[in-house]
Amino acid sequence: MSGLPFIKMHGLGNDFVVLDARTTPIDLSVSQVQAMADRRTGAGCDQFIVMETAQHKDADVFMRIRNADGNEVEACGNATRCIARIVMDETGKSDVVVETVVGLLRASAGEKGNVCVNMGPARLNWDEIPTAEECDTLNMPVTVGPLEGPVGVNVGNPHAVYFVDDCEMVDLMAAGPHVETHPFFPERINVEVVSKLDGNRLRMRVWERGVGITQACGTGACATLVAAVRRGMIDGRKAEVILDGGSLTIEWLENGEILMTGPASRAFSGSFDPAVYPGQA
Ligand SMILES: N[C@H](CCC[C@H](N)C(=O)O)C(=O)O
Repeated sequence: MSGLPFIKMHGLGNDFVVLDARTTPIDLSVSQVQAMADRRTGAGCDQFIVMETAQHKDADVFMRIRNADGNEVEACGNATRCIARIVMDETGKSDVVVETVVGLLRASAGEKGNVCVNMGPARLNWDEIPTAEECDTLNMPVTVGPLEGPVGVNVGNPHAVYFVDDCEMVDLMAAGPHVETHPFFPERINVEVVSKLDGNRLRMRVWERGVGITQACGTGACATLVAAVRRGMIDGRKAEVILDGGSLTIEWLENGEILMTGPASRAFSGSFDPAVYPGQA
């Protein structure tokens, strides 16, 4: 297999290697994805995204998502905006549909190059997060260091949202992996630490399942907003979520669906030969 072309993209610094498998199938092993995602041996990325031909008649493209650890996951908000941007640029359409393993995500072109994605419904029951046993997802029994009583939200992927006085002071590198792999979360979990700023502004930092600390997390911002509304921490159902890499506008609609608006940025193009990496497909 000769060089595989890819595009580097990012959403507020949460970065992606994007491959296009709509004409030629691409099958990469876990170790090949890990090597490509590694910032020393490969192009480096948080998630590895493969565009495939849509399976659903109403979708423009299928988006397959793999974390830097090589495992496939259900959702990636920042990448959804990036893939929507690619299809919008290809087709000239301002409204596109991105298909994922957990359903159809509708995206529309916003102002100043932003993209608005309907991320679908927030799932709040213990068995939808999922947790290992029944619990109140508004205050889950998982304490790690100074972090306690997170709110559980599933946005296609699982999130544990901890509210703290000052999220800048949390040693996320120390606590993150212990929450991610806690036995209470059978599918592991993404971890957010959140502080309320003035007005409807929330500051959030994230430890991502299968990756570690990232600059931004779209699904994490969605989970943060839903958790803040459920905890009565903001007025109404819309807020600005401020991440290390910038801010996203999130709104939790009365019908349960979540709108996420933010940028989708191209970085550079390149190519790589998977054959040079271990664990041939
Ligand atoms: N960065 C992504 C989240 C990836 C979540 C992934 N780490 C998982 O295992 O669910 C986002 O913008 O939503």
